[in-house]
Amino acid sequence: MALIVQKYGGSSVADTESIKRVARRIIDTKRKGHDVAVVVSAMGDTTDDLIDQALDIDSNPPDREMDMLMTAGERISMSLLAMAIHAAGAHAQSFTGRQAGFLTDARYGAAHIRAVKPQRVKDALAQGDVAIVAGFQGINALGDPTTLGRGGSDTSAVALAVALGADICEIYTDVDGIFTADPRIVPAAKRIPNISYEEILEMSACGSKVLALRCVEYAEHFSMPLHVRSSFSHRPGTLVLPEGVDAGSIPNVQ
Ligand SMILES: Nc1ncnc2c1ncn2[C@@H]1O[C@H](COP(=O)(O)OP(=O)(O)O)[C@@H](O)[C@H]1O
Ligand SMILES: N[C@@H](CC(=O)OP(=O)(O)O)C(=O)O
Repeated sequence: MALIVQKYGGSSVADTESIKRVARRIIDTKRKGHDVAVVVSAMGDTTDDLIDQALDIDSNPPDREMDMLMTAGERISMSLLAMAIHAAGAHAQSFTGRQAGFLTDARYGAAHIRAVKPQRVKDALAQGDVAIVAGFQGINALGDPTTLGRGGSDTSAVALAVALGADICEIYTDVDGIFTADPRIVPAAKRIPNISYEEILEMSACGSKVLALRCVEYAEHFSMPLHVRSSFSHRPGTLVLPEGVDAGSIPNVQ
């Protein structure tokens, strides 16, 4: 039995049908005998829509209020996902960044994670429940919500996986892994079955938008294996493993 952290991006939870599909996938992983903690992003374009609404009201909104607003997106998806798991006959508890113990510095909109103390998440897992955590958010020393910068849920997932001592951090998106180029723009792009942390960082430096930079740096620093894959298929995706770790030792690849 392994401890698996699964991160579902906005494209995987874009509407309620997608949330039900993701719930079934989480339950399937649990039924294979694994403990599952989930990090979820806001549904579809929710974060962009919230920003548009804010700018419609105030062209220069206070940073604190922007983060208060933007953290709401993940709160919607996490609770709907917990309900979908409940409706499918299993147990889940959702947690905000604060409840999951994500402590950050004070930089609203671009906060850095200082520590993760996920006691509530551990307690939920010990009860046999799925723990669902709002990505992209934490709290500063004042107790106010902060966000980690766009795409920050990838970093939340890796940080949670490290804090829990997970065996693998699976990043679910809408394509079958990391490709040689954006497969939506370059149809001939090929999936890369295995890639190093350094190679992803090089791809990002060349402008490729695959994973949040900080997520890859964090994963490399703490030797956390990543599996980037699609939530729309069951095909293996792209494995990113620390040196010396055998792909055969990674759970839930098939
Ligand atoms: N090299 C690449 N490999 C895979 N996907 C890429 C690559 N470069 C850009 N992408 C794009 O990244 C998208 C997934 O990122 P994003 O939309 O942020 O997903 P999510 O909602 O899961 O966070 C894919 O649909 C793909 O178009
Ligand atoms: N919802 C946030 C955080 C995030 O990481 O989203 P996604 O995983 O969909 O890129 C954003 O849009 O930036």
